[in-house]
Amino acid sequence: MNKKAKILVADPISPKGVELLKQQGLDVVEAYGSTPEQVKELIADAEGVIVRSETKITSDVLSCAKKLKAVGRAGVGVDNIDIPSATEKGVVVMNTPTGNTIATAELTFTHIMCGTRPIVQANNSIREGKWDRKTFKGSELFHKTLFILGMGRIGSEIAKRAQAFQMTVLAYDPFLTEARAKSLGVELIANLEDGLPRADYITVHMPLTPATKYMLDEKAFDKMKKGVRVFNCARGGIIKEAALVEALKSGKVAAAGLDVYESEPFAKDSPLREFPNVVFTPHLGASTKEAQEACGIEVAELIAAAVKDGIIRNAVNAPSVNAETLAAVKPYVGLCEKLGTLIQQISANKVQKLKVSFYGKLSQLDNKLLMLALQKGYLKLVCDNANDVNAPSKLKHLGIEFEAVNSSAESDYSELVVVESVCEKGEVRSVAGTVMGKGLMPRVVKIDGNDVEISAKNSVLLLVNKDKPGMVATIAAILGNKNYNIANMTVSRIGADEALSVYELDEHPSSEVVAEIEKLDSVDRVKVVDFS
Ligand SMILES: NC(=O)C1=CN([C@@H]2O[C@H](COP(=O)(O)OP(=O)(O)OC[C@H]3O[C@@H](n4cnc5c(N)ncnc54)[C@H](O)[C@@H]3O)[C@@H](O)[C@H]2O)C=CC1
Ligand SMILES: O=C(O)CCC(=O)C(=O)O
Repeated sequence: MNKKAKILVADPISPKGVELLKQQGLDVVEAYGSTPEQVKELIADAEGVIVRSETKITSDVLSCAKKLKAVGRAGVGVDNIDIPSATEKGVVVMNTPTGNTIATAELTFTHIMCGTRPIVQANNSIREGKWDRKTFKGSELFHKTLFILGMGRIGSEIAKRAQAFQMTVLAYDPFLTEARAKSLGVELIANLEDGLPRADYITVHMPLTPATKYMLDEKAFDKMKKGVRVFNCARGGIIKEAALVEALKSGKVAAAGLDVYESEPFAKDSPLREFPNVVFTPHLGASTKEAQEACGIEVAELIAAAVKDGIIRNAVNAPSVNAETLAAVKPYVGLCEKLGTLIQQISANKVQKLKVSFYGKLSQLDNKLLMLALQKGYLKLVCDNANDVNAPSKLKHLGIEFEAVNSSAESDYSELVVVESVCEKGEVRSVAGTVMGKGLMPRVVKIDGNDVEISAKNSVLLLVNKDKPGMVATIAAILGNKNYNIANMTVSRIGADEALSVYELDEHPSSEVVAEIEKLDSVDRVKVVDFS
């Protein structure tokens, strides 16, 4: 009996997610709060891992994973996972980007409300037995300006809520189009510096990247209005904590709300803790019943599909396409893999460049999956474990440049994929293929521009031989004598007296048979290509 695939659930997710994994016949190991050393042991034989934000999947941890196929993040940010190392290892990393959007937007808005009305501080005062109606004066959101940095899913939800309070909303997001900003009813600010002096409230909603780290630093605080209120429910480090401390000290910042910190758990000795006008939550953005259920179930579905069926969705390190594109390109995936395998085997050593050109309706599609299939096919006999995740980086490591072209030129077939290889010495080889018939069967239709028809199933014997009577009979006799069945064959004239002959065999021919054919005077070149 096959051993069940092990899924390590390293951070707590909804019990419904865990149940779903078990129902899928997976061996679920729940181990929360493990040390990095324990995670390294637990991950050794796991095929899937699920984390939230606590467990770090570093390259060191990944190096201990012998069977790992997928890491699932129940949430948005994947900064606790070493993506380049996962990619290198061929491990897909997937997240659940939409499940906690509303929860995080609502928590952020709660922080904004607490920053404008000192509810938390007043509550503390009451609990201390006081009745102080003077200290806790707030201000109104009505007709104030909110500046949202990062106008993605969460930022957009916050804009809607701010508009309900009749705030003016400014947005800074270099990737947001004017049209989208308009449809959201926000003013798009091209330069961060231009929005800062106008804002009464500033909230950040973007990933932590080299470009966003310390986006709100001393210089940025200098530009802000006195009495500004700032909020970070995205990632610690977008607002520089040391700069926020100074801005609170000087009175530039009237209130702040933080859910995330430069280091988590939040440093016990952080000077920020001294300011009563800062409200803290311990990374609770996604912590609602609804969000945890949505993310827990979704991540379980993603991991089960990836581990059991190799189906990749929501990948952050592999391309995904929509269902319509997938349906259109699917018949060509197998073809491209075969073309990649073929061009690799017929090319001279030290290929420097691979170029794929798509013709017909293929030239109008998103061909990411086809390019990957081609790269995977090329690498099939070159290195172990090339997959959708690591094929591009493996190719890059080999120093092979990859180019894809969508061609509007006419071709001999309504849809055609042409692959060319250029080797170090400049030799160019090419193969082309399409899909045929009702079954949309892959067919190689050209080798070096010569017409052939190869279904590319098992082994293929490629010969360049004299174009003279009796050739086919001679080759067929050699093969037949050794019990090799010819499944299909084509002969294509390639010069005045030369032909390219292609014999599709049910099995790989032995070296003796190949040597016997090579010895024939009328045969110039012999190459055996394997597809299976
Ligand atoms: N506190 C919590 O528990 C949670 C925190 N988060 C954090 O919130 C962030 C935002 O989440 P979503 O809105 O779902 O992500 P999203 O991907 O929908 O939006 C991120 C936005 O940031 C923008 N952006 C990227 N680089 C930028 C830059 N240099 N300057 C300005 N904008 C930039 C992008 O264009 C995008 O519109 C996540 O990256 C995650 O780190 C997400 C969920 C829960
Ligand atoms: O899982 C969590 O609670 C953290 C959520 C988060 O930060 C995210 O989804 O990026």
